[in-house]
Amino acid sequence: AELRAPPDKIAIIGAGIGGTSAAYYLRQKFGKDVKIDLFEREEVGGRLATMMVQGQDYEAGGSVIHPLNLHMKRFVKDLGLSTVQASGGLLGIYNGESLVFEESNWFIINMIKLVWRYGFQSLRMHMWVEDVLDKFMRIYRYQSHDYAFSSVEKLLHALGGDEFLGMLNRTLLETLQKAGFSEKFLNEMIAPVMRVNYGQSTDINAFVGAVSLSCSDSGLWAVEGGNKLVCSGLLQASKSNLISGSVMYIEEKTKTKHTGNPTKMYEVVYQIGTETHSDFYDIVLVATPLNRKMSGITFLNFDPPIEEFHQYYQNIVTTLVKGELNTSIFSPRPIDKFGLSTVLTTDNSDLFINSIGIVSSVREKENPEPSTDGTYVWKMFSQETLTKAQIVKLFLSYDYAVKKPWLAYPRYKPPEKCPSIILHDRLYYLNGIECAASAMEMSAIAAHNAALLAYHRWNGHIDMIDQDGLYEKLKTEL
Ligand SMILES: Cc1cc2nc3c(=O)[nH]c(=O)nc-3n(C[C@H](O)[C@H](O)[C@H](O)COP(=O)(O)OP(=O)(O)OC[C@H]3O[C@@H](n4cnc5c(N)ncnc54)[C@H](O)[C@@H]3O)c2cc1C
Ligand SMILES: CC(C)=CCC/C(C)=C/CC/C(C)=C/CSC[C@H](N)C(=O)O
Repeated sequence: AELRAPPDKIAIIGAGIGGTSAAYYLRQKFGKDVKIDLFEREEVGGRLATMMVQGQDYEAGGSVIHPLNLHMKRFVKDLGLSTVQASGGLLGIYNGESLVFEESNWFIINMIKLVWRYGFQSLRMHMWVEDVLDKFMRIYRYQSHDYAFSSVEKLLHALGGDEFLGMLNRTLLETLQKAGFSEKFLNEMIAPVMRVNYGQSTDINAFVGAVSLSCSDSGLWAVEGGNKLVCSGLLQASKSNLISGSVMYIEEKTKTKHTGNPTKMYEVVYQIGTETHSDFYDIVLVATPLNRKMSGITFLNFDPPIEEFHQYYQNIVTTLVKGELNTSIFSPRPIDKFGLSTVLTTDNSDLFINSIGIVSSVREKENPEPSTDGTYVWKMFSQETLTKAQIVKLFLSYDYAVKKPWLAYPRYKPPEKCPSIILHDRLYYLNGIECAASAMEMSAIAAHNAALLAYHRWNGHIDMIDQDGLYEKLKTEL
């Protein structure tokens, strides 16, 4: 198909994994001559960030990556980064009174324990997640053939039809109840996984529930040196221009270009320190949540006006403590026989944390070495900032604590109606995909999709957008 001259300038707002991967894909599609400006008001990486504890860095936000997250895998390979193993150690589940489940070092013992308490539900749960992931993986084939989708709903529908899209409208709880899972299994096994990953209950939508449960698969990994290295790497590889400023307004205006033609462009007004600046762009991608004005961006004079984004984001606090855990809270066993490195909690535990686990620094290839003095670095997730009294209750002794509050991910409340991807003619929004599920890979998928969408719409290739029957069409193609 014939190509129009590429755009002169593209703006991306937000240098998290969404914005930086968008820069990477836009460069691949539009070529070397387009100027790409990437605006970031805080740190490159966004919700991928580390915190330092006694001279070592630990992941404070997005930390684990699934072995089937192919975009993240590809970035790491293309950027020449290394990976570290991100899971390991024994897990326990605490219900406020006792540990209702404790993993053992022996695979066979775990199997017997699981079957004894829950029958074959654990196996059936893995099969359900595998089925969702199988369909989810179709996105890679569609994107490798350059197909794009104009809405999150159309993207999900292309993966597995009405049934797959319908997962956004049903809670995980009702989906698994209908599939015959017991209350006991849902309370003791499924709910704690939702609490550690999304700080929410099993009332979240079934798709994000499956994404969350996939974190129990083996082979989770992270980037050596910190996951945020992917963002700085993509920024550099895309040869984009980082503008360390805060975008305040976006407005459509008519500009006379160097060709002499009046052209509709977007004016992006931003602040660096106390100074206000502005620039004009052919295409703008917003790669930060717009929910409840979280990003402070105002869309000026759009007709019709840009929609409002109402969904709340969940408060989650990450706390890292170097200290000796007071294991007696969880188990009457002597401290040297405790053996667990992660404790998840059920929804009815009165504990003030969602989870607690030993973490390795971003430089450690394997699990932490056994400690000689009983102290480890522990990561806790909680809804509220932990008080000193609460930390003292959890630890026999500690000598370091750091905290980071997040507006972490959407508060899921099915039925979900996802925000639009196309906000205006050449104005695109990536983070609507978080209403289905928030994860690094989801932002990378949204970024690839938005880059393809912007490219096809720019060139009038409408046959590459929202194609029906893609799965059948591409089944036989390499
Ligand atoms: C505690 C926690 C744990 C998590 N764990 C995992 C995990 O283990 N695995 C996983 O896959 N995912 C995890 N996630 C989710 C994952 O981190 C996010 O889905 C992903 O990082 C979102 O990336 P993003 O680029 O879309 O958004 P963000 O990372 O939020 O990037 C948006 C960027 O835009 C910037 N910005 C906002 N407004 C403006 C403005 N007006 N002007 C300029 N810049 C602006 C922000 O400063 C930010 O840097 C976790 C998230 C949290 C909070
Ligand atoms: C998108 C697909 C198919 C899989 C992604 C699975 C994944 C890695 C989801 C992330 C879920 C999430 C938000 C986890 C937060 S907590 C992570 C970890 N348990 C920790 O302790 O930091």
